[in-house]
Amino acid sequence: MSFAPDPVEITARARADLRMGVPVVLGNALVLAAETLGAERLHALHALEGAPVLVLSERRAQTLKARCYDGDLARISIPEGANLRWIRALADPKDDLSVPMKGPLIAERGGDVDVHRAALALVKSAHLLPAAIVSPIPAASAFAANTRLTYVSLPAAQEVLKARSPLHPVVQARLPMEASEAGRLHIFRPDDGGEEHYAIEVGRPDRTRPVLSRLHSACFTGDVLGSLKCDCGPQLRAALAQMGAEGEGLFLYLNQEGRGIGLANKMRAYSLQDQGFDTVEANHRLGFEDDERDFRLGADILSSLGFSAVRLLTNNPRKVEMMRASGIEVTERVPLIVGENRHNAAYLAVKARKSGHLL
Ligand SMILES: Nc1nc2c(ncn2[C@@H]2O[C@H](COP(=O)(O)OP(=O)(O)OP(=O)(O)O)[C@@H](O)[C@H]2O)c(=O)[nH]1
Ligand SMILES: [Zn+2]
Repeated sequence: MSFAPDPVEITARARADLRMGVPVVLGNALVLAAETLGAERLHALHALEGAPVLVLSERRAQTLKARCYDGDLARISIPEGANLRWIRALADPKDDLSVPMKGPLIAERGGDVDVHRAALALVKSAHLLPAAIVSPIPAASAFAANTRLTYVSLPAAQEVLKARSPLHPVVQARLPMEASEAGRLHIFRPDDGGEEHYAIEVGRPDRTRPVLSRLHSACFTGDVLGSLKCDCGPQLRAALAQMGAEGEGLFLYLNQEGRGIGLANKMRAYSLQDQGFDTVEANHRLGFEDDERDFRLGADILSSLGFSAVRLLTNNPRKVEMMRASGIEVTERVPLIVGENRHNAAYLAVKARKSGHLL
């Protein structure tokens, strides 16, 4: 038995470091998140011997019209003396329209890109802009020990980043709500230091029958603030009301804000929407896919609570597919069409046209 952190815990530390702007050593490279890089560490980076690159997702590279030789990512050479502004302008699309030409951008080609791919996945999993600075360093683990930086071996990071951390029930308690006085809130926590997720049980649904269920993704703006830009708040309340009226149901509140990109990135997407891009285009310009959520964790919570079949309240066929692929039977898709207004009509139309939502 050792007190030393295991690969999952070390990766969680690496994520926290990157969010603070502290570099980590990943395999044979020094890695920093472009979003949190500061001037002093950029200066130190230029003093290193290796040639640093900025790793961007294929989506971001396409927006910047940079060559994408590595399939899902592009490695852009960071010229000697490049300043923070140069790096941030490539990582963050906020000024793309006012400063459209950022080139010439020189993309590297050939060689091994495993460490670059893992670095990008790590930065993304920290809910930062998907842009990582990667600089090869000799004797990497000794360098990490000397500088007291977190060291993650490449195989360990790859393993952890593709796995899903199991969710454990932490606590449950009675929660009378407006929609139903027979409410019970269950908290689930992963092992990897990630977000907790919640299940709200209404009544005491029979585990042997399909349960009326909703997999709701967190939307601070819609659920809490009553934003009119989406339909989340009305969907949340309508789903709970239906469960209350039927006397039973299971409402899963998954902390996958902004379709899995986090609230800060969602606000960046909103700002791009103010520049005229739609919800899908905005995610792409930031370097994300339009939907980065993993609905398998909803299936995990359902199974953990003893449910194997649902009547799913959703307009999103992908959720139905993902439930089925995760071993949950979906006996019925129950439409949840509420909350359209003049601010979100175009957003809902784009989701129907581009993301396959059923209206
Ligand atoms: N990135 C991004 N996320 C958004 C935007 N508007 C809402 N969201 C997030 O989208 C998620 C809600 O997803 P929806 O697509 O509305 O609904 P759904 O959950 O896929 O499908 P339904 O079950 O039919 O509601 C929440 O996590 C919101 O925070 C946006 O413009 N950009
Ligand atoms: Zn919303």
